[in-house]
Amino acid sequence: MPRIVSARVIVTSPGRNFLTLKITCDDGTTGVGDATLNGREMAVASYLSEHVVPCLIGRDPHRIEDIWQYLYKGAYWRRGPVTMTAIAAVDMALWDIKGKVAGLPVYQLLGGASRDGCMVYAHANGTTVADTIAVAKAEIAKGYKAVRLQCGVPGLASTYGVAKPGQRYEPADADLPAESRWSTERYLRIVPELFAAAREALGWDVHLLHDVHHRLTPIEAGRLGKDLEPYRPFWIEDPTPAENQEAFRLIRQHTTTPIAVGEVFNSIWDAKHLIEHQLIDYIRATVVHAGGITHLRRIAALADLYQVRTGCHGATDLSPVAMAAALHVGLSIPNFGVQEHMPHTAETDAVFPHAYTYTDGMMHPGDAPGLGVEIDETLAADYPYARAYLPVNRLEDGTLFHW
Ligand SMILES: O=C(O)[C@@H](O)[C@H](O)[C@H](O)CO
Ligand SMILES: [Mg+2]
Repeated sequence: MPRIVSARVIVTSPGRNFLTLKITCDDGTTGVGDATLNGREMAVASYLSEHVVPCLIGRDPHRIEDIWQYLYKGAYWRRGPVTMTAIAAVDMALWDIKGKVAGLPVYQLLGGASRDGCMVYAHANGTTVADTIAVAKAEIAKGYKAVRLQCGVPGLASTYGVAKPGQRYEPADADLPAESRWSTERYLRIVPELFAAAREALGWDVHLLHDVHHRLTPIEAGRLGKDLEPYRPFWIEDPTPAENQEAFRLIRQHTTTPIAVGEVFNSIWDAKHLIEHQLIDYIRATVVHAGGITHLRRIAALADLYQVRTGCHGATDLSPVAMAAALHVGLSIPNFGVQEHMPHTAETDAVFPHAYTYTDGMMHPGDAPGLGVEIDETLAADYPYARAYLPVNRLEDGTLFHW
């Protein structure tokens, strides 16, 4: 029986901060798990090293479910992003170890491939409608079958999802939170214009997505969904904050535009009401923030009962370790929908060599045993941690709002 002999938290910042848990067994087998919680990284680092690692030493790494339950129920204080990200990192590393011991890629342990690959969506953003469409065209030329459209809002200095000219979009870029301003009225005018122009320029053979980023009230979201219906969006994401899950019923009463929610969810309990009442179409809960492969599969299984499909978060604040884990889950479950794909920088890809591949709008986790991703610790050490925050958002009168 193999035993866990060590577990270490590795912090590296090849362009942005990533936290990786590396578990080693007495036979030398290692496994990696992503523990990145954008803007709150060191809280997870401390939770893992101070409170989780001591409980792992000496355990049998094959008992994935038992260790999951031990860390979840055993803490007494359940759920929350810090706890569930720490559990996710352990869970991913244990699946990686199990795959390596079995000599199989993790998706084979999860039941095998249910499809040829995972459809992924690209990001297209620009200051103007025309700029955004030009980027979307370039992404479609790379083979993407689905593209998320975000454009600048006239009258606002900066907009969620839109890069500064000439830069990559990376919202966590300040050593204190940057502040942006928001106007719902201006926003609700530009998005239907963006989608009308996009259908005109891009045609109907591409899926078009949009992220509202929690910024509308339910009735405003109903209006946006209705205004976009003629352009058949694949989804609108996070149309309203999801603490009050019943709020989505009002949106549903007004629009048939599909809804995706859940990148900030940590557990099945955050998604249960939305799924059981069929208030959403896609669940965005993510392997790294929702308890790992073990728990994400549970959420997907619940969702499948209600014809809700997955559309997992996959921004660059998830490391290549989480991307690999997401692809193993996505390839194997029956109700996969789409996977977000924001390619990492070359520096990040070099620190995390990986087996997953992108071809023609689809990704595949590869057939290396385990997750198929490693961390180059020597290279990782060249990129020290630097505190970085996500922005905060205020209304034009200064009221603190949802970012
Ligand atoms: O759907 C997305 O990719 C975004 O909502 C990002 O996850 C968010 O900006 C935090 O990185
Ligand atoms: Mg989002």
